[in-house]
Amino acid sequence: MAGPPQSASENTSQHAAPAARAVGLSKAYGSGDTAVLALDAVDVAIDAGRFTAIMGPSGSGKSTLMHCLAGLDQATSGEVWIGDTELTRLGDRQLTRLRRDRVGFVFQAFNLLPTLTAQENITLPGDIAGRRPDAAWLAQVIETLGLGDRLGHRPHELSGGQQQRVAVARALVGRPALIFADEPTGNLDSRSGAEVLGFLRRSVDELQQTVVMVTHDPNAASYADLVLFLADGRIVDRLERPTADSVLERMRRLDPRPATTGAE
Ligand SMILES: Nc1ncnc2c1ncn2[C@@H]1O[C@H](COP(=O)(O)OP(=O)(O)OP(=O)(O)O)[C@@H](O)[C@H]1O
Repeated sequence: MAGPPQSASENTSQHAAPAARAVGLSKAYGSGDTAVLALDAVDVAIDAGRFTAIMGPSGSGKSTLMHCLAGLDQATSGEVWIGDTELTRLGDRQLTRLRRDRVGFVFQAFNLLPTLTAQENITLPGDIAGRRPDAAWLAQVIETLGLGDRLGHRPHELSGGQQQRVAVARALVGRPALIFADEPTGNLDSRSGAEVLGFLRRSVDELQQTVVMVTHDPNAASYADLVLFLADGRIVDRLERPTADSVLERMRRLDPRPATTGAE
């Protein structure tokens, strides 16, 4: 997979209030002798208008961190904030509403509905919530993601990369405070993966979105402005303006097993 263009990591708007943050966030699974501490007193702030990648060895807590930040999983202790809302104080219904209104998700599996067209998939969350999309914003998202000539196609008529671009558009269209992407290129060949990463990058640079992406792929992480490295449930390192090589080198320090560049 080709790396990002040189200008991709120029976004350094670090002074805005964080889009999300965790304070002393711990998450334990199970109890007693079999308890696993997946997150161990994590403090982290996700800067608004930036692209943050989360990396770390298998089992280091990446998915757990993302799920807790997104309100999909409950903290055992500590605080999680999205903007100025503290998630651990919310009841189930408030949490569901907050996720619907303020968070967008992109998963490894594209999770598109097969019987709906690309356009219908993009506007589905708003339709369910009874909200009309902002027409100008919808047009801008479609244009940014290069989907203008694919809107009438059903998922099986689209390539994997195009399907994932539809999923990114669906995440963007409600203008969420932040988008969480969990291995968004895991099911794509390297060219389509690069394309989707380029569009996630554009959504930050051109649409001022905030993106948090979990990935194993140093090349994918190089599209981000910042990489956070997890090990044993703690943030142990961070890298600004990453390159695939600098990410790989940090990964090797954390996990001596051979890592791949995602180009294979
Ligand atoms: N539902 C669960 N029940 C019990 N243990 C869990 C559960 N989910 C995660 N864990 C444990 O918590 C730790 C962190 O898991 P997590 O999935 O967050 O790691 P990860 O870095 O995302 O891993 P991978 O890269 O393999 O997806 C691991 O030890 C895992 O086995």
